[in-house]
Amino acid sequence: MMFRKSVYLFSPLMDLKIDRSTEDFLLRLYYPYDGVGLKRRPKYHGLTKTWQCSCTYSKIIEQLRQHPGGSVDLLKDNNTGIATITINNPEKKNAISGKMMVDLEECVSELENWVDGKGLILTGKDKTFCSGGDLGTVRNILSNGDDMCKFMHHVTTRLYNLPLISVALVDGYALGGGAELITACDFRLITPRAKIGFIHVKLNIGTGFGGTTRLVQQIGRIKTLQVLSSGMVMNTDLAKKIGLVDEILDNNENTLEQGKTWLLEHCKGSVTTTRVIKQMVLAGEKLDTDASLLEERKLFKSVWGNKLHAAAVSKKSKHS
Ligand SMILES: CC[C@@H](C(=O)O)C(=O)SCCNC(=O)CCNC(=O)[C@H](O)C(C)(C)COP(=O)(O)OP(=O)(O)OC[C@H]1O[C@@H](n2cnc3c(N)ncnc32)[C@H](O)[C@@H]1OP(=O)(O)O
Repeated sequence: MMFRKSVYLFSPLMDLKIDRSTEDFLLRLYYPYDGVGLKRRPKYHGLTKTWQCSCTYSKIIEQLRQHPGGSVDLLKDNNTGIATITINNPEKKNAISGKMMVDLEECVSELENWVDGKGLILTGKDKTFCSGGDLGTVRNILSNGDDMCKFMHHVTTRLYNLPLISVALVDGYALGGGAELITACDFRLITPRAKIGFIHVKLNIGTGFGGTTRLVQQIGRIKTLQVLSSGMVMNTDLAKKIGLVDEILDNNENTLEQGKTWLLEHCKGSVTTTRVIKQMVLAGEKLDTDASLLEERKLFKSVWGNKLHAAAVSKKSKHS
């Protein structure tokens, strides 16, 4: 089965003339691993700047689907522009099975094409976030963890690169691969009882879902070494102290509502404006200066003088 993905690399309706090196950069932003079978260079389509990449994952998908259990569920609210992804395997403390890894990829694919979205909450069912890879799945793929690793690197990179402001909402445990998933979001909110542990060292492995690469960027080299080499399970104070989390919620109740309120506070702009801001930040983080400034200018052009901008300026000028 060919996976066809259409990913908005740029804001729609822009007259883009980019050179191949920038195209390579931006392509790598979304499909960082040539090795995962990018069959051919993306075909470039007209006005909406949608890039069609065909990535063949059939073998990996079929392998992972052999390990059932649980689900990863997506709910999109077109009124608020906020989507929720719920890791749903409560009987196993939301451990993520092979099938759930495929579910997660399908959620990310759908969100890549959700043009009415501006925010995302990643959370777990029934007062726990995720206890990591399902140990049943892990036991069955000990002979070939590389395909899972490659797949989850790809999925979590695309999750991180979504043109949405994303929040990991952690209640209860986020352990192992579950702790890695929270690094694939822009922000991390936790409840007072949350516990976060990159406990891979206790299984004599390192991270497998891309967590180290993002953790070094988020908390720095030395703190990452401390967290990974000790396998410490952090309570809220320690997680906040090392800079891993952005907010500790007031209590352990109605965490999803608290999370949505926080997220709406942090993406006050329109859908278009919020998406442009996230894409500008991604470009600033991933591209060299020239390419990033080029991307920033093109994104700026895509909103300057639009209806929302004109209305806001006119409102301001009436008051001045
Ligand atoms: C790349 C990393 C990735 C990988 O290698 O693929 C990993 O993340 S490996 C997994 C790393 N995670 C763990 O080792 C955590 C294991 N779980 C625990 O330590 C504890 O369950 C807990 C999360 C601290 C919760 O403890 P507690 O509240 O005491 O509940 P139980 O231990 O009784 O668990 C309830 C129930 O859930 C099952 N469970 C929990 N975690 C997993 C898991 N990761 N995989 C499969 N099953 C899991 C546990 O076995 C219990 O089931 P029953 O015994 O049938 O009731």
